[in-house]
Amino acid sequence: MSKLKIAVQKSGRLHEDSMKILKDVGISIDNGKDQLKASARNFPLEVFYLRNGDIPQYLRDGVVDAAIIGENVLIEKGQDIAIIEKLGFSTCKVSVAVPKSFKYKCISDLQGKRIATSYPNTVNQFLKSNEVEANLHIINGSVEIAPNIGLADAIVDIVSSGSTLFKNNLKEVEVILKSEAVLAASPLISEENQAILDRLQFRFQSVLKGRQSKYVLLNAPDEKLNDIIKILPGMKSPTVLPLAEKGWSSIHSVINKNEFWEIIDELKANGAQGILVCPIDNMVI
Ligand SMILES: Nc1ncnc2c1ncn2[C@@H]1O[C@H](COP(=O)(O)OP(=O)(O)OP(=O)(O)O)[C@@H](O)[C@H]1O
Ligand SMILES: O=P(O)(O)OC[C@H]1O[C@H](OP(=O)(O)OP(=O)(O)O)[C@H](O)[C@@H]1O
Ligand SMILES: [Mg+2]
Repeated sequence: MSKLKIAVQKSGRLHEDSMKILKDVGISIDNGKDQLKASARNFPLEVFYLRNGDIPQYLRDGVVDAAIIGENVLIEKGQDIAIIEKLGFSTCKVSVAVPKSFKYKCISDLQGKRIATSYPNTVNQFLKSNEVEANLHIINGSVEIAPNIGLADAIVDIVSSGSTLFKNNLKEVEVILKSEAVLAASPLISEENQAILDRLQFRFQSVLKGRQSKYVLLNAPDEKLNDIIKILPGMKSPTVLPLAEKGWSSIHSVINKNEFWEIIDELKANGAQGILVCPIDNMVI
C-alpha cells in the first residue's frame, strides 16, 4: 500500500509543534533518535526529517509529497508550491530593521544602503516593488549582528517577540510579510497519495478548529435562559438541559477562544453560575 511522504523540520523552531500536531491527529510515529526517516504505526505515512530551508526543493522534485514548513520559506524559495492549510503555530514576521540611531522615515531611506539578510528573494521583491535599489549581503544566520560589526546599514530577518532586535540595538521599521507554519503539497503528488493527504488535512482541520475553541458548561435560572442563549452561539445552538433543582438549567456550548473572556464576563453579568470551561481535542463539523 502506498504511503504519504511528509517532510518536517529535523530540529529547530518548527520541529516540536510539527510532531505535536501529528500526535494530536492520532498518528504515532516510531521515532528512533538520529533517524532521518520514520514510519507511522497507524496511518499510511512516512516522516522525513529535513532542514526547513531544503524542503521547497524536495517538494518541487516530488521527493516528498507534503511538508510542514514556515510560510516565509515558501515565499522565499517556493512560490510555485501550494499551501493547503495554515497551521497557526510558529507565527513570525519578516521585517526590515535598522540601528536605533538611524533616523528612518520611509522605504526610500534604504536607497543605496547595505542590507544583510538570509532572505534575498523576499528582499529583492520588496525593494523592486518599492522602486528602491540597495546592496544585499547574504548571510545564513546571526543576521542581527551585521549592523553592529559594520557589515550592513539595515537587516531583513525574522521577528517574533522582538527581543533579538532589542538586544542588538535595532528597531523594526517595515514588516515585509507575516508567516506561520503551513501544510504544503508537492505539485507531483500521485492521486493515491493525494487521497491520503486529504485524510490527513481533514484531521488537521478538526484539531485546529478544536484548538480555536472551548467547550463551556454553566448553570442558570430559567428566567435568564433567553439572555444567556443570545450570548452563546454554539455550533448550531446551545444545548439546554434541566437541572434536578426546579427552575434551573444547565447550558452547554462551544465558544471561540479569542472571545473567551468577554463571553465569560457577559455570562456572569447575566446570572450564569458554576461556569466550567474545557479544551476541545477535535471538532468534526
Ligand atoms: N523566533 C521565531 N518565532 C517564531 N517562529 C520562528 C522564529 N524563528 C523562526 N521561526 C519560524 O520557524 C521556521 C524555522 O526556523 P529555524 O530558525 O528553526 O530554522 P532555519 O534556520 O530557518 O531552518 P533550517 O531547518 O533550514 O535550519 C522559520 O522558517 C520561521 O517560519
Ligand atoms: O523576535 P525574536 O523572538 O527575538 O525572534 C527572532 C529571532 O529568532 C530567529 O532566530 P533563532 O533563535 O531561530 O536562531 P537561528 O538564527 O539560529 O535560527 C530569527 O532568526 C531571529 O534571530
Ligand atoms: Mg532561526
